[in-house]
Amino acid sequence: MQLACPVFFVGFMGAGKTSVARRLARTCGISSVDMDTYLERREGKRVKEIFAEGGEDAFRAIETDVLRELSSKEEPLVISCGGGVVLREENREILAESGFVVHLQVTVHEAASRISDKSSRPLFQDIDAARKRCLERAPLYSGVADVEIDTAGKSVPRIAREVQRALEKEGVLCQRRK
Ligand SMILES: Nc1ncnc2c1ncn2[C@@H]1O[C@H](COP(=O)(O)OP(=O)(O)OP(=O)(O)O)[C@@H](O)[C@H]1O
Ligand SMILES: O=C(O)C1=C[C@@H](O)[C@@H](O)[C@H](O)C1
Ligand SMILES: [Mg+2]
Repeated sequence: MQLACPVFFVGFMGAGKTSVARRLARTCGISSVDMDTYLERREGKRVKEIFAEGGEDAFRAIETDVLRELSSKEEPLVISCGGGVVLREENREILAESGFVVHLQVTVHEAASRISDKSSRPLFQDIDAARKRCLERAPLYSGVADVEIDTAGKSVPRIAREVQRALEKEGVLCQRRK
């Protein structure tokens, strides 16, 4: 299959962006890239090291640069974004202008139960702070979303199928021309 434009997955940490994007891409025979992984390879540092050395501002600047780079690739990609990509207005404009945005919705409670390695996520250390952060971001995720999918109690393959149907319906995902 092929994409008409890049597809971005957004949502809070633990929503399943990386897992669902990977699953969707594999089933449809298209390429996917995870922003956090790409960024870590490009910088030669882990996300938590970038936060520790330069703070959140340094990380956000690199994140915007990576978003620009990935959204303008010639072959459209499925891109799982970092959880905080919607914080900068500049990023929200890139998302809205260059692709189709899927918001995976999750409660903090469910996200916390999914994430075993919280040490790699500097902004998911404390559950009360995470809940506040999640509430603050909710309108930003919804504001950029072309489609929103509630992930509560659903498996990764099931969510990927729902996304696939939505992309086909919107004409974003179609059969490759021979
Ligand atoms: N629908 C789901 N049901 C159960 N477990 C899930 C589901 N989606 C993801 N997970 C698990 O939750 C953990 C976090 O998932 P994932 O890394 O895909 O989330 P993410 O949205 O990319 O988070 P981050 O913003 O921190 O990168 C993984 O261990 C994954 O296997
Ligand atoms: O929600 C966030 O702000 C973040 C989510 C992760 O994907 C990473 O991009 C980083 O840990 C920041
Ligand atoms: Mg991820």
